[in-house]
Formats: sequence, C-alpha cells, structure tokens
Amino acid sequence: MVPLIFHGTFIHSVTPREVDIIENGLLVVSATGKIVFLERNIPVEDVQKHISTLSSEPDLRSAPVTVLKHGEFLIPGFLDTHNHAPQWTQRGMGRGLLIMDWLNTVTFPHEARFKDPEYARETYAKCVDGFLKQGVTTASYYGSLHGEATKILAKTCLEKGQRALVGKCNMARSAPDFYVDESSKESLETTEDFLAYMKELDPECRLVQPILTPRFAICCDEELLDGLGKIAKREPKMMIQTHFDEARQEVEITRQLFPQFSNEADLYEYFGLFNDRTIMAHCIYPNDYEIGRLKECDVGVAHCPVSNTTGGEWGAAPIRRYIDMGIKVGLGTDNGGGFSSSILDAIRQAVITSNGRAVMTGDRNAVVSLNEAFYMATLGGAKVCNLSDKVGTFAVGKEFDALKITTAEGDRVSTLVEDVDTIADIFEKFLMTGDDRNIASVYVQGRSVKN
Ligand SMILES: O=c1[nH]c(=O)c2nc[nH]c2[nH]1
Repeated sequence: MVPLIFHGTFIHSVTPREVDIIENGLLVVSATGKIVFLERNIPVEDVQKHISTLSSEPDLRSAPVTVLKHGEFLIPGFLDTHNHAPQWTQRGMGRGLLIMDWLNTVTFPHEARFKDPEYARETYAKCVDGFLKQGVTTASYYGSLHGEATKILAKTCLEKGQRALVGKCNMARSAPDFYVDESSKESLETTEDFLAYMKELDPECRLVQPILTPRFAICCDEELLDGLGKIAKREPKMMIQTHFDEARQEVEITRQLFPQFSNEADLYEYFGLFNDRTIMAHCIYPNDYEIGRLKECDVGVAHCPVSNTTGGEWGAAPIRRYIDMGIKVGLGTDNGGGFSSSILDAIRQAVITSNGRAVMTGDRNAVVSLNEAFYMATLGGAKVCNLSDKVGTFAVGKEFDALKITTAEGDRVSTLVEDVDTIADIFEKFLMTGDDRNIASVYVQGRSVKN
C-alpha cells in the first residue's frame, strides 16, 4: 500500500456529546495503514516541512498530498454493530409483522437459500460491496446457519478489505425443518469447524475475526448455549452476539422456554455469554435489574432504531439512559430487519426514535442528540466491538479506517451546501441529509475499498 497524506478538516467524536472539528489538520498514514502523524492548525504551505521530520518513514516524502477543499472532510469509518448478511436481498420485506411471524414467513425461507454456496458467493459479494460503498468499514455480521456460506462471507470481507466480525448462526430449534441445525451437537461441530477455518484465514484477526452467534435463546436449547459458553471460556478474546429483549413477544416466549430464569440477563450470564465481549442487539425492554447487569458486566448494546420502529411492535430503546450510565452503545443497520442498509439512516432514526420515546414517556431528557448518534456510529460502535484501540477516532497509532466526505461538488439533491456555511453547518447537513453519494472514498487500514 502507498502512504496517505491529508490536509484539511477532520471530524471525530471525543466523548458521546462532544465532536472535535480539526481544522487545517495534517494527517499522515503509513504504508502499513496506521496513523503516524496528526496535528491541527498547520498552514498548507508547511505540510512538506512537517513530513520531512517524519524520518522513520522515508517513503512519505514522495507521497502525494490530498488537500481537502471547503465542504470536504474526513470522518472515521462507520461501525455497523448488528447486521444479518444473508438478509441483504430481503430488506424491506414483511415490515409490520411480529418477530416470530417475520422470521417464519420471510427470513427463514430466505436464509435457507444460503445452503447453495454459489448463491452465497454472489449475494455476499454484493452485500459487502454495498456496505463498503455506504461507509461501513466494520460490520458485525450474522451469517446463516450454514458453515460453508459463512466461510464464504468471511473470505469475501477479507478479500474486499472490510473489517468484520463474522458468525455462524446457531439455531437448533424453534425453526422450520428446512432451516434448522440438525441438532445442538451438529451446530457446535459446525461452529468449531468455522472457527478452525477462521484461524487459517486471518490468524491474528487483523481484519476479520469470528464471533459466537446464538441467534437468540428461543432458537437454542441448554446444550447449545452451554456448548457456546464453553467455547467463549476457552477463547478469552472471542466476541459473542445475540438478540436481547427485542420484542414483547420474544421476551414472553423466552420466559416460557426457560422458566428457571426470570430475565434474559441471568439466562445468558448463566451460560457464560453475557460479558464484556458480548454485543446485545436491540435491548428495548430490559428491566432495571437487567440494565444494571448490562453495565456491571460491560456488555455492549447494538441499537437498531430502524428495525425497532418498523416491525410489528414499535420499540424505542432507553438509549439516553444507557449513554448516561456509561453502557457501551453502537448503531446497527440490522440489515434485513428494517428498510435501510445505511448507518446514516440509523443515525437519523436514532434521534427520531429518541424523540418518540421522550413524547411517550414525558421525559424530555430521553432525547439523543445528533452528536451522540454520530458517536454511536463511530467511537461508540468501536467500543461495542472492542476495537476502540484500533478504530473509531483519529489518533496516532490507530488504524486508518476513514471516509472522505464531499459535499462540495456535483449536482446533489441532498446536502445543499452554500459558501456561507461553517464546517459545523456542513457536518450537520451531511448527517441529516447525506447519502452514499457524499461518501467519496472509503479506507480500511489505509486501503481504498470503495468500488
Ligand atoms: O431483527 C431480528 N432479526 C433476526 O434475524 C432475528 N432473529 C432472531 N431475532 C431477530 N431479530
């Protein structure tokens, strides 16, 4: 790879509330994809002088400098903390159905098609390209239940350069005969085979890593949850993802299937699947006790405001409370659930849904600001995926996962920018009205990955 040098405006979150706008910044990325220099307030004429001081990187001196114009800026790449890759082509279907009806009539028949590796190869190529194009530099993917297709998904991410967590979906019951693991034993064996494959594909998890993925407790019996918990214990860095308190119907069925647990936090914790490596999707209906456990166990929340508000139940998760308590929160497109594969849509919908919650509860404080939604899409998501030492903000030593945003050129129908606009105005307009046409370049580990 070639080194990258940018001069101009860079915008990232420093805390949930606070966005840092770095103007006249100089950002240098080494050929290995790491940020090696970052300073603000550097006149463009002084760029070469600063570069020449970076003596440990001689190839930098001949690298071209990208000077960002008014209306152009860099932001960290988006993290999609909850995404069902096999649902790429069903997105938008069956909205309004209750969760179990939607799974049985729309999702399971669709995911069953991934038995065919050729279909998986074609669809996953489109899916990964589609997310990269929209600035998703990291995705936490659920695969289908098929081992072969899930390997194809992981390989596709690696080849196309997307940072990803990829899981074989475990589901040995509460699903139709045509789409269910043969048994809990077989589900665990297929998972072990997938993990062995991942160790060869990317041994140090530089770009892709496996994630344990019980679909949700409804689809797993005790043997399966116990087996996955044992793998989690054996592999102390391996991430875990599932759905948590996502719908009233789901909470009720979970109680019936696991009467020994009065809540889902205790259920997953009992099986060793509720800890600082866990990403819990939705988290709409936890009670006070479960919210306390989310915090104490340092579990991450994948907030999916688009799917939460377009399924058969309109759900607004208590995001304000999570943020105020210091619970890790990121955004998910829930690709498949919902109507959108865009994190920009998730940002906007997070704000809208929090307004809805504020009205419904009479608590004006429930509102989530645009800055906070941007934080969830970047640094918050990085914390949820336990990747914040690598990505989520711009800092020397971090890897360069970034988006070059342009609002300055072309005949855009959205993100209308005028000369008088400040960079803060332009950033706000981009977040509220922008789309993939404004995402001019996408970088993962310094590699340009937008086709
Ligand atoms: O939004 C969702 N999408 C799914 O595929 C799923 N499976 C269980 N629970 C789920 N929720």
